[in-house]
Amino acid sequence: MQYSEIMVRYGELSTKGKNRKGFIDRLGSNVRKALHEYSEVKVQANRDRLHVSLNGANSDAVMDRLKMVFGIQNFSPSIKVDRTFEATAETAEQMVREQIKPGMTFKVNTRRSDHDFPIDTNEMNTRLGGYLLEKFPDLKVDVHQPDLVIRVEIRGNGIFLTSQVVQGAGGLPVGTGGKGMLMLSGGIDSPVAGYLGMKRGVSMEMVHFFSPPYTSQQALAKAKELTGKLARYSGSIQFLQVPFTEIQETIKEKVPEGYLMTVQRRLMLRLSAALAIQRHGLAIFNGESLGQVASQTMESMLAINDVTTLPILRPVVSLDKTEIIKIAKDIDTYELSILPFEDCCTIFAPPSPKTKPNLERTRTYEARLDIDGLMQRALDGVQVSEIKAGEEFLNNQEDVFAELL
Ligand SMILES: Nc1ncnc2c1ncn2[C@@H]1O[C@H](COP(=O)(O)OP(=O)(O)OP(=O)(O)O)[C@@H](O)[C@H]1O
Repeated sequence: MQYSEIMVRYGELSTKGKNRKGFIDRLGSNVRKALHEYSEVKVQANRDRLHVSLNGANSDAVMDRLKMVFGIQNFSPSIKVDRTFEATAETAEQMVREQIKPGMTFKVNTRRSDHDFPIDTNEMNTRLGGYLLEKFPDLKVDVHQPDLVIRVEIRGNGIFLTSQVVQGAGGLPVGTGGKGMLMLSGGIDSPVAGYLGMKRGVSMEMVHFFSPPYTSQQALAKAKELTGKLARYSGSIQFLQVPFTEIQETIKEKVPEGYLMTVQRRLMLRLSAALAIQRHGLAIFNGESLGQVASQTMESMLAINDVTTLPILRPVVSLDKTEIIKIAKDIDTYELSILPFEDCCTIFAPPSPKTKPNLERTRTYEARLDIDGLMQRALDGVQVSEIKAGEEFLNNQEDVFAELL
């Protein structure tokens, strides 16, 4: 069917009291961003619903984009008809014809926002229901659990008909929760953590540590490509690449092996916190899940968190690996994450890191380093780029393959 608009229903937004207007305006602008390629599409964010007028744009393509916008509970593709019973009946008949199956039950559900329209809600339900029963003798009415609901909305500018409700991404509009810095590795967990943070309205910037020549250009490209995947949920994302080679080499030289990883993580966190403060971020997000690997014990978190008072949020902290993988597959980051390019942490990982590092000892070992100098040089080398939704960075398959050999 050629739909005329997509009617979007808000989720949690409706409970936001005084902030509601700000949330709705933000959702409107996020939807416009997500649909920017469709210049014919018009978006109107009202108090109770958001309307996307298609003006001829392909409804399936537009709906695919809408599915990725947080703050939308569900939406329905609708057809606008003239404000007459005949026009409504004709389109409803066509809708049923396209979907009817043997033994199907249905009901008509009318909403009338224009009270001047001569047919009221009940009358429209019964008249249209009767008309459809006449046209399709196999059809039965079930008002409680119908297989098909024909929704009729009578508005001042036309009558809108819809029979589908498509699930949205839920959550809150990106940008309503302030800015967060996501520590993004090339692994499975941190992109999922980023997705979950964005789902709660956080506008996320990526912080990625890389250590050339120990880590390759492909490893960096992989982190950027993961960012492109996440940017589909927000339009675009700032990617901050932080040179980490000097820090890792220095730590390896000066810190006992059991504490390499803890001190390394403290430096990562110090740098992420410094960047958050520079760029007005309110919190740091990472992909740690309790008990998963050596660095992810509570003792380890205690020894690492010590370097900042900024909140450190861990959206996947209590998820099992299988649960994290399921989300990674759903958001299409999994296949990229499992490409085996070395991360800077794996390369400098000692064979047996302390799973329960001691805080005082950690501080003592770290004091052997020129923290200020190392931090300053790393911060001076930070490169910021804006990554757009779906942007790709890994070279063609042959190059990727050659490097893996
Ligand atoms: N190179 C990196 N750049 C930025 N952040 C990193 C990097 N390496 C690790 N991190 C952060 O530290 C967290 C823990 O890393 P670790 O390698 O211990 O765990 P992981 O479970 O393998 O996580 P992931 O799957 O996200 O790599 C990561 O989730 C990420 O937030």
